[in-house]
Amino acid sequence: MAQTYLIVGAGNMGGALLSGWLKSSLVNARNLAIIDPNPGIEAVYAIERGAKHLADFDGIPRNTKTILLAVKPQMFPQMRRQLAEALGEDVLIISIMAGISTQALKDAFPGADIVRAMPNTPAAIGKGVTAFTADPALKSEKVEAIKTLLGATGKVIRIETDEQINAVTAVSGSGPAYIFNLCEALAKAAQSIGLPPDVAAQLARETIIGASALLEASDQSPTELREAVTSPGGTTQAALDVLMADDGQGQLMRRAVVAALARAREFSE
Ligand SMILES: NC(=O)c1ccc[n+]([C@@H]2O[C@H](COP(=O)([O-])OP(=O)(O)OC[C@H]3O[C@@H](n4cnc5c(N)ncnc54)[C@H](OP(=O)(O)O)[C@@H]3O)[C@@H](O)[C@H]2O)c1
Ligand code: PRO
Repeated sequence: MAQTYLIVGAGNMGGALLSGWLKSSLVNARNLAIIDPNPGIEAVYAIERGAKHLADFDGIPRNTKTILLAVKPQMFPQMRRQLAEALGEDVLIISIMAGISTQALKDAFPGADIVRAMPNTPAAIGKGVTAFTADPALKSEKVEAIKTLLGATGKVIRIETDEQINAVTAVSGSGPAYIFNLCEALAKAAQSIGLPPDVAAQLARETIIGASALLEASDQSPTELREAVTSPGGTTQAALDVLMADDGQGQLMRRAVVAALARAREFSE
């Protein structure tokens, strides 16, 4: 009999992952169970196609073997005991909750295989990147199965330590927001030098889309691609002198990821 895959928290990220599983036919909707008082659009789609929408942990099917934890980290302390009591043996817990450490998950689910993973929102269109960490002693077949599940939404990278997942959270987990904010900032700057708001927004958006697509399609490094835009003594160089100054974008980005890392660590306390 096929196992049941349980999603606890089917909002933005839980929904993106379950959608990837369905689209790649890794999981059939009838083998999914969802616990979420307010499921997102992807989960509603799955429920319409046969996924079980459970009101509480008591209804968890006995053959549930894989559990994706995708609630906000602040929710975890209040649900962990009840969830652990409702699960059977030999389960795999995949947590994508920011900052909840592998040790905290091991304490909550003794005996379970624990995977801590960090996806990002481009997962919703199969363009995500997910880093994960798992017990080094985990059998290679299980690791491959985990990579396949996480890889349904994009690239997968295995990393060594739990603390590195907090760093991943600060870089690629939160990273899409940094790029969207760059888009906002470029549009505002465009307006400030005289462009109409709709033109400014369109130029900023298409520049980021085009540059990202070029980065994906090209064999060149970001440095080489930047240099290809930059004529010596030209306009780009004038802008980069500001952005690449000691107190420029590099320093700002460092401060941003350090702040995100500190916040992830607070969830672990
Ligand atoms: N968004 C990202 O970019 C991202 C990236 C990587 C990892 N993560 C992690 O993914 C997790 C979910 O983030 P998200 O952005 O997907 O949040 P989200 O969209 O708010 O999804 C969380 C879902 O959990 C539901 N929920 C609340 N209480 C619940 C309960 N007791 N049992 C089951 N479900 C419950 C929420 O319902 P309500 O809306 O009614 O509260 C919501 O639908 C977080 O731990 C976050 O750290 C997020
Ligand atoms: N979104 C989650 C947060 O903001 C985790 C990474 C991206 O906490």
